[in-house]
Amino acid sequence: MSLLSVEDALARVIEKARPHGRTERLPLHDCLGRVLAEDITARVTHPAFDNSAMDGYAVRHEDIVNIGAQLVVIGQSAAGHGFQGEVRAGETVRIFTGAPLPAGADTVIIQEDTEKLSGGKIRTLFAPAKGRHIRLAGQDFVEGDIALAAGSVLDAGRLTLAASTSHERLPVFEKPRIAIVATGDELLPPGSAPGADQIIASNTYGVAAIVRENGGEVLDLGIVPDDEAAISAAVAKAQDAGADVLVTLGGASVGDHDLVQSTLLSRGMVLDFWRIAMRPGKPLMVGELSGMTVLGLPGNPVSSLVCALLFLEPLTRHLAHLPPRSRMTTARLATPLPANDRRQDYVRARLTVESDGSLVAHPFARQDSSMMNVFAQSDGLIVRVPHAAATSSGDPCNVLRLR
Ligand SMILES: Nc1nc2c(c(=O)[nH]1)N[C@H]1C(S)=C(S)[C@@H](COP(=O)(O)OP(=O)(O)OC[C@H]3O[C@@H](n4cnc5c(N)ncnc54)[C@H](O)[C@@H]3O)O[C@H]1N2
Ligand code: MOO
Repeated sequence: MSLLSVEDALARVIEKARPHGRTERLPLHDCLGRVLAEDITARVTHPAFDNSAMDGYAVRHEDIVNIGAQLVVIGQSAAGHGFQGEVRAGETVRIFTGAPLPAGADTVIIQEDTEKLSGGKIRTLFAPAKGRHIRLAGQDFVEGDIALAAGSVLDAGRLTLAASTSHERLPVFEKPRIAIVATGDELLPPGSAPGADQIIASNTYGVAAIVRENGGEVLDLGIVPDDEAAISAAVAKAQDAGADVLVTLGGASVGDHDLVQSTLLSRGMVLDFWRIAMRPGKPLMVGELSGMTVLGLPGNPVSSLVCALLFLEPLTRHLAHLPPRSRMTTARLATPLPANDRRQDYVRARLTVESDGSLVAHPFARQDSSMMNVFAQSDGLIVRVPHAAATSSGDPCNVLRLR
């Protein structure tokens, strides 16, 4: 049987999943990492008035062309407290950064370039060019300008701009809702004391982290036993909550207790594919149930995390209207690797940095997909295409960065 390749599988997942159009208006503090759903138009002009970029004196340029000019200080203009009069020949106004430029003045001379004289006068020690240290009204943006376009991902700079255009809330896309359910009679939540044939369910936490890192909202449906009715009830909960994606963990393989797929099919899921040419993660299952994408991840923790990185991360970003993220880089192998079989291999590895900045990948000797400790120590996954030839140490390799 020829298995679907990772690339083809991902293309199918993305192609079928349509990003929702739900939007919400959120306070600025809650908008970090979110995607603008509409263009944002400036509600004010910035700067709203000509003002000084420095602490100094507002002058008429024609008065200070000659170094050593003497001017009478007739008042001051501070930020929030402008000077009401006008600067006339031989006069100046003490001015501070951000303060409105008084009428009549066209230049600011910084205070370090002046000397205070008695009798409320100053003398200039330098002759700045006309217009120096003045920020002109509207030089940043003008009321009515499109300040941010729909589709912009909101980061520090864009949030600051949005605030300065006087928007207190922004229209953003809602986060896609990703429901996660762990299946297995052997599973107990972290904090429990497992009996002889029980284990701690861990996958949910890593998979949820990948969802959250990529702009999704997690709906944790907990643990359900290997029982059709229980699995069916969890699926119904995901549907009732309006989940965009249902992620099932475990029960994806061929064992007698692997009931996830049959239960979903009996609820009307249309199966797209099951099993792909990758290791770990071969039993990956993808389908659709009434507009909800179903991603059935294998139970082995490393398999579920690798599948989540390869499929759930791009899917979540797609549904969140976020641009794709590339984790790929190149390195040189620290140790030889044998020829690969027909499954694309994701080899857990530590990464070190050489003095020239290049990366060296050190594959772990043990690659069992149940070993979370090895995965947690890994900085990357060496990606080996199907049927890759044996490689020697020093050979280049492609690496999917984990951190
Ligand atoms: N005859 C075959 N057996 C298996 C095949 C196969 O092709 N033929 N595939 C193997 C591969 S590869 C994988 S991966 C696993 C995946 O199987 P399932 O998705 O059915 O996973 P389970 O059997 O439910 O669990 C596997 C393993 O992981 C533990 N587990 C399950 N859920 C969690 C959880 N939430 N947190 C932590 N650990 C979990 C579970 O106890 C098992 O040890 O199948 C192979 N078998
Ligand atoms: O494909 Mo499984 O995920 O090797 O353990």
